[in-house]
Amino acid sequence: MELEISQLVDKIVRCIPNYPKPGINFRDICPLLKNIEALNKVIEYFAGKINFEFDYIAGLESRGFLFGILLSQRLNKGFIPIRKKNKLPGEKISLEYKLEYGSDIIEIQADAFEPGSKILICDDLLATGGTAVAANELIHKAQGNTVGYVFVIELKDLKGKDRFDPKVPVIVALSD
Ligand SMILES: O=P(O)(O)OC[C@H]1O[C@H](OP(=O)(O)OP(=O)(O)O)[C@H](O)[C@@H]1O
Ligand SMILES: Nc1ncnc2[nH]cnc12
Repeated sequence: MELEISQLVDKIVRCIPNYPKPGINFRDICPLLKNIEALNKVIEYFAGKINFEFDYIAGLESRGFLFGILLSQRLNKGFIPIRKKNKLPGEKISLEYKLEYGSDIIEIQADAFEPGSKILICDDLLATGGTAVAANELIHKAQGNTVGYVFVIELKDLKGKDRFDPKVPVIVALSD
């Protein structure tokens, strides 16, 4: 199953060289979104791999919303968006994090979950891990606990996973 799903994702996700900048080999998930059979298989794969309790799925803007919402419906759990700055209404908790050049801010609504909630972070792709590490910190700042990560693709050479707590499970469909 693992090999099957990784081969499937590898076959369908398209690589666009030098996008959005020279030297970046962009993984385009649009063909996967269009292929409903493959998309269902990816969501089923994740559902089968999640063998721990959690309360909510937090999706990372924007591509993390696509897979996160499907998984939340499949597992009958609520979905919480983690958004880039100034996109959420009401009281928010924010976190500034470093990028390759400069910094960015992500936010969550202050009442998004009850203190102590167990959160599963979902995104389409793990590269350097900067976004997912920041999301984990934001969840902690909001008094939640990250209990797992789900990614469609991991770019393993960038070693993003090494930045996570090794006790927290990481589920990936394709490690490339
Ligand atoms: O592991 P990292 O090095 O942090 O990179 C991974 C992040 O980069 C991409 O998002 P992007 O910021 O391009 O936003 P988008 O989903 O809105 O396109 C991707 O969807 C992840 O969120
Ligand atoms: N190589 C890549 N392809 C698609 N999304 C990305 N986000 C960060 N790196 C990426």
